[in-house]
Amino acid sequence: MSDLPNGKFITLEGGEGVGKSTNLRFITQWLTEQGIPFIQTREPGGTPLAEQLRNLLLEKREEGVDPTAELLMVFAARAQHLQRVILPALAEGKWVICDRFTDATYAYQGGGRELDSNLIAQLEQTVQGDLRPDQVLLLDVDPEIGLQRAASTGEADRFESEQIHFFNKVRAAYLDRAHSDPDRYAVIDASVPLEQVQENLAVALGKIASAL
Ligand SMILES: Nc1ncnc2c1ncn2[C@@H]1O[C@H](COP(=O)(O)OP(=O)(O)OP(=O)(O)O)[C@@H](O)[C@H]1O
Ligand SMILES: Cc1cn([C@H]2C[C@H](O)[C@@H](COP(=O)(O)O)O2)c(=O)[nH]c1=O
Repeated sequence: MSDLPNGKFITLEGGEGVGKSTNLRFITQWLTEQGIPFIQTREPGGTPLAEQLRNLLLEKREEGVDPTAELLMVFAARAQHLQRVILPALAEGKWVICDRFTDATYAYQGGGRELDSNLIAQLEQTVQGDLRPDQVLLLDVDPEIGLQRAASTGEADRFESEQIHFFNKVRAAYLDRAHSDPDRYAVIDASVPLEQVQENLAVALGKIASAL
């Protein structure tokens, strides 16, 4: 966790089409209304180099991508993003709202690709030291519903083109992590109408803000 005075590291997680982009707009509006200084960023990405790595990761390619190569690319992007963007913002006392972080690695590369979670934990410690999100907002919905929603927003990328079995494993890995540390994870049911999702998000954000 960040042990900085006011900066909070908040991540938004979930499978495909859970509504991250839609709800990020709600979260940033909420923070603006509360007068809380923040930055919004995303993974993979968040710096020019990390965005290039994101494009490489999301592009469909004929040769396929070795899961360990995928894992290392995700952490290469993360190292750059942390040093250039996340840590400086936290040091300035800002809230960092990050669209995905290392929970996505445990879910996609650990759950989906079935890579050893000890290897992920080693890379996490090497790249992040003791930094972990203060709060993870996990949007949860059955992947059947999420994929239908995602299909309405454009062409499928390399991850979105996986089979349903992959996304069921991703969801299970996210929920396992959330259940193992309930104070740090807020699981938000994203199957309900948007207004209800956002009411629940506002409650979770209010709790974080009141803990300052
Ligand atoms: N609770 C909800 N109920 C019904 N539709 C929703 C809900 N939340 C989001 N949607 C719709 O689902 C679609 C996908 O949402 P959104 O783009 O926010 O998902 P996402 O998880 O951010 O996906 P991506 O990362 O690909 O942008 C959009 O059309 C959005 O309006
Ligand atoms: C951080 C991170 C991301 N991914 C995957 C998960 C998604 O399919 C894409 C990012 O696209 P989105 O716009 O956020 O949906 O990248 C991953 O596999 N591992 C990670 O650590």
